[in-house]
Amino acid sequence: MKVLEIEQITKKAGRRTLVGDMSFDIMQGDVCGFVGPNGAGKTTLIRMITGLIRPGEGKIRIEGFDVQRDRMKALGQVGAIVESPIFFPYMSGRDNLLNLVKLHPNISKEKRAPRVDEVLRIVGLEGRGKDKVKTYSLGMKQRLGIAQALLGDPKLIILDEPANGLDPMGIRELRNLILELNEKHGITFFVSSHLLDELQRICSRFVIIKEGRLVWQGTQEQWQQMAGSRSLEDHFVEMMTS
Ligand SMILES: Nc1ncnc2c1ncn2[C@@H]1O[C@H](COP(=O)(O)OP(=O)(O)OP(=O)(O)O)[C@@H](O)[C@H]1O
Repeated sequence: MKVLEIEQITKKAGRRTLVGDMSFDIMQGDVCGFVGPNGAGKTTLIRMITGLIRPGEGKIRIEGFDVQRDRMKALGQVGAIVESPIFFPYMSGRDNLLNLVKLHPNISKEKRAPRVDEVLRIVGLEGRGKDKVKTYSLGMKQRLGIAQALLGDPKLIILDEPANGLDPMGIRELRNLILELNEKHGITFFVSSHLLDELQRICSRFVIIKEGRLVWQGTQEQWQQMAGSRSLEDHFVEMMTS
């Protein structure tokens, strides 16, 4: 079952091609790493998937719904943290989520607070939900961001460089949370990052891009086979410089 379909997507800025004729699918249950050097077009593609900008050409489908034609249904299946999540620092994590849950029309008024408490529990913030966000560590803010992404019960979660700025403990917590959400809740992930070692620990698949073009996609095992005795990092650098 395809959760995300990227079909011949092109996006230009003036004459410059930011993303060119890109196609790939993400299947249900994948944790897919999205890698490419700085400026490769990762954020641009993610912004198109999450409906923040329009593709110039091509189609994006989420759970079969076209993001342009069936926007509400398509985006209703996705939770995303694209730029660092912004919460009101002087409000508690729980109150921030109680505000944000109102944006989900499919969650009735009576179900809002229980849903907020449920997602706080899932991300391990139940004990800190009533504290102001300004007292949270970056790792906790990131988990609150994932809690926000979970509110609408998404099939797919998209994270754009989620480990940025996190310390090793925060990275480990994030890793465990992604794996738990994938394994226990069946959520498919599409995660952009420059931390190949980290992605290697969690990803079943990879999509590799360079200068707006797809370079390679496949399973981690296939990549390992291709890389042979080289590390994925060495092989990645080779792909990017050849
Ligand atoms: N609106 C725009 N107009 C012109 N150029 C843009 C625009 N948005 C992005 N770019 C350029 O498109 C290229 C791709 O940017 P993008 O942020 O998608 O890359 P990225 O792969 O996410 O990079 P990074 O790993 O550094 O986050 C960059 O060279 C960027 O400067």
